[in-house]
Amino acid sequence: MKDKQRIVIKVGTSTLTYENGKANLRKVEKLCKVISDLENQGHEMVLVSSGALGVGMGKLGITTRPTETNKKQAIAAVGQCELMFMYDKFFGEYNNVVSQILLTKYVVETPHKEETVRNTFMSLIDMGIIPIVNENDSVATDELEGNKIGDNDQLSAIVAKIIDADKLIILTDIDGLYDKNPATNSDAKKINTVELITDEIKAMAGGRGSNRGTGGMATKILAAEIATEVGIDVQIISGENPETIYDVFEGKPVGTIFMGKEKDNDCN
Ligand SMILES: Nc1ncnc2c1ncn2[C@@H]1O[C@H](COP(=O)(O)OP(=O)(O)O)[C@@H](O)[C@H]1O
Ligand SMILES: N[C@@H](CCC(=O)OP(=O)(O)O)C(=O)O
Repeated sequence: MKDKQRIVIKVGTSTLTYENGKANLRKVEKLCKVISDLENQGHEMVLVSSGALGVGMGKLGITTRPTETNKKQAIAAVGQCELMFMYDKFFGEYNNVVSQILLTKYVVETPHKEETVRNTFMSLIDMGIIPIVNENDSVATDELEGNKIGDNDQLSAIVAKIIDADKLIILTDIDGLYDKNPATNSDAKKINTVELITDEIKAMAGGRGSNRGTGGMATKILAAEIATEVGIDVQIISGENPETIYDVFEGKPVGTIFMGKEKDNDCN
């Protein structure tokens, strides 16, 4: 394992909020402390954070997730400010500077767009600033409309690919991929390692586990497919205790590890 690693961490709404939709400040603070500590160790950390809609609902006292996309967009616009306010405050307490990058999947539409975004990321990383990414919900509606494309799981894999990350860690409300959805199957068994994402693996994934999450395991497997294809390992772990991220750095077999394919060194 390299001494200095470039790591993308994706955290879902289910980890960042309580069931009543309010921000879980204890968890957010712990997450910021762990990421700051790893940045201080010399690693290059990037955070992809969901939660704009969830935190916005909490802030506005809205308890039922609206069905209209434009309403969800408006609430997410409120929540995104709140989310960045929290991150700025908590990372600031550990002397780390953060930045906000709002993207859509269309960032990889042309090599020019991709390069522009890569340059922004690399300048921030070189300056020791932690980029915090979310889908730009005001312009991209795929995620809020609940489609399986355009969600933050896949966006995190796209980011990992663009910046040539060493690893993508996905934090969620369950400790990895099970052979069936544990929310509805009490006999579901955890899969520790996935060497190849087959149709059988894809069939294991069900939808979201709470009314706060979006894509469930299905979008996490699609994300793993994007990243492993270009040689990036993906590890899905529980966000319950953000210190589990240290276990990943120590090479411990926590969660489910999706092995990145061998990088193709053929320049032809
Ligand atoms: N095969 C599976 N293994 C594990 N979790 C699964 C599986 N199928 C569906 N899920 C559900 O996926 C949920 C996590 O996804 P999601 O609710 O979208 O969370 P997040 O907000 O972290 O993205 C879990 O709570 C679980 O109920
Ligand atoms: N981009 C939106 C939706 C993200 C979302 O709910 O996704 P996730 O919690 O990762 O399943 C937001 O920040 O609320």
